[in-house]
Amino acid sequence: MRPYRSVLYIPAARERALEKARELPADAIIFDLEDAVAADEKDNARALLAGVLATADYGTRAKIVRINGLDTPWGREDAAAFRGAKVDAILIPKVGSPADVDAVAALIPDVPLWAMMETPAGILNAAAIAAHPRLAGMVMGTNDLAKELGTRFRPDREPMVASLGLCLLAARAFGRIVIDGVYNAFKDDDGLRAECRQGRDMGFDGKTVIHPAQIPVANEEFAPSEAEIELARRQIEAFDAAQRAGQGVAVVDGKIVENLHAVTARQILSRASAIAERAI
Ligand SMILES: CC(C)(COP(=O)(O)OP(=O)(O)OC[C@H]1O[C@@H](n2cnc3c(N)ncnc32)[C@H](O)[C@@H]1OP(=O)(O)O)[C@@H](O)C(=O)NCCC(=O)NCCSC(=O)C[C@H](O)C(=O)O
Ligand SMILES: [Mg+2]
Repeated sequence: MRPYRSVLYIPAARERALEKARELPADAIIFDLEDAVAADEKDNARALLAGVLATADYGTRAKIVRINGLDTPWGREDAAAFRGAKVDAILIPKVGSPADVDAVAALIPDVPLWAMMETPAGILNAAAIAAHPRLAGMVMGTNDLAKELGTRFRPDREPMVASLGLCLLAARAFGRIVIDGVYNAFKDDDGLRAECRQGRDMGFDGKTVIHPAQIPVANEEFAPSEAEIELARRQIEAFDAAQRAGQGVAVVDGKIVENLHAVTARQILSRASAIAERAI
């Protein structure tokens, strides 16, 4: 189980940021060739990134390259440049249907694919996209989605909740990783923390972030807390003891613990140990 608490976007044209990310505590990095790179920088950014990824060591951080769409002047060259690259995934922007995944899959046969969920059609087709056999992960693109829907920013994200929920359902139905969207106000830690908590409580695996200062908040909020770990241990102990006594239900802190709760508790402990290993 690999942690994806914090997934950092880096504009691929920013050499200093590419270098700095090697020391940052992000669980994963999205090397962005798409919206964070200006049109006249696209070719330079692609060449710079290909060189960096061939030589630089990003440790245990998952390496994900966001290419441009195949309907842009740069998408096919991006796909050709990263076909066979030693990266963990290729992220396809603005996926509207499984056909968009098919098109990239045909050009890149050997790397897991992830989908940006950020268009109304993509959200409506979320289950079919998640079901694609080459798909491993989904990332919410809440900026593009807000633009397409005409949604206003609200701290509670109420207008966005239906789209977030549909993608989460789709990802979980097919066992895919699913990461929440970015929080644009990168100096507002309290706002970020509130949004992380909302995404975590919904069930997202982590949050995409745009600035190094956002990483510790996402890491903290998407990790099981000490109290959750301690409760999980006690639930497993109580449930195992109940089973040994021939019973299917235990009670911990006045609440029932059945097999399904014990499964969740074991998942919490697995996540905690994956995070602990990641920190080494
Ligand atoms: C937002 C930024 C433009 C701010 O950059 P800057 O002014 O350089 O910030 P700082 O001076 O505070 O930077 C301090 C140091 O940190 C490094 N840095 C900054 N950002 C990053 C980063 N993303 N990764 C790694 N390192 C970073 C600086 O180089 C400084 O280092 P040092 O020299 O040692 O002091 C900038 O943060 C930025 O460009 N962020 C990424 C923006 C981005 O990727 N946007 C696209 C994705 S968001 C999106 O649209 C998702 C989706 O598609 C949707 O639709 O929602
Ligand atoms: Mg976008």
